[in-house]
Amino acid sequence: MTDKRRVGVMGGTFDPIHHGHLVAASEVQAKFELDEVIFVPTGQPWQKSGRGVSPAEDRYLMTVIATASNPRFSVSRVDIDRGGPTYTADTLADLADRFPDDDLFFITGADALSQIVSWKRVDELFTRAHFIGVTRPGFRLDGHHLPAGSVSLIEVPAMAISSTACRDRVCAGQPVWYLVPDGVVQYISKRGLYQC
Ligand SMILES: Nc1ncnc2c1ncn2[C@@H]1O[C@H](COP(=O)(O)OP(=O)(O)OP(=O)(O)O)[C@@H](O)[C@H]1O
Ligand SMILES: O=C(O)c1ccc[n+]([C@@H]2O[C@H](COP(=O)([O-])O)[C@@H](O)[C@H]2O)c1
Repeated sequence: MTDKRRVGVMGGTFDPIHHGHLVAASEVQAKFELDEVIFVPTGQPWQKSGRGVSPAEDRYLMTVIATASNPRFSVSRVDIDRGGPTYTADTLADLADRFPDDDLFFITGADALSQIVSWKRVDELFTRAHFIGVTRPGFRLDGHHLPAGSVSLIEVPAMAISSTACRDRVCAGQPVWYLVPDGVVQYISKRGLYQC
């Protein structure tokens, strides 16, 4: 009998993906001895509907570019291809169908973790994956509102980066070199993303 694979799931809008996402995923992969971390760009992030989100294909391609060099990182289109608003309960159900023998670990920053009770079908989430909350500068990491044993909290190297700040910098003509991977800088420029 083979051991179960341990698979991390890093969901995000990734508009654009930045080194905060990549460092968090890398740190969790190492600390939890994950065989793979699957990055899952959102289709329609319903809690971000107040602002325009870049096309899913651009966010998907930036995620592929950013993760391509890491043999343990991969990217899934499940949330994009499903269509409609993105609910993590659906993400985890689809991934469980695809990887029925694997243990899933869903990775979230402290800000997202604090909002989980507002997510669709919240009780289902903890039956499908173990949650891992990671530190993020400016946010308090707390799992007291979640079912006992359902979440682990870990400290990751502090990266005071957000996609919002990256978009604002591009719009203001400021560089995003070293905040996002080089290939993502070039993709943003090639596609003319985040111009005001
Ligand atoms: N700098 C960071 N450190 C740790 N976790 C992060 C960091 N940035 C984002 N995350 C986590 O990555 C996941 C996806 O985040 P998302 O794609 O919304 O990025 P964001 O920078 O928060 O975007 P935006 O500024 O557009 O809201 C969330 O769980 C979020 O908490
Ligand atoms: O399931 C939900 O209702 C839900 C609501 C908000 C966010 N999420 C998920 O949380 C992850 C981070 O989302 P975001 O919006 O911070 O990029 C991503 O995988 C989203 O699909 C999920």
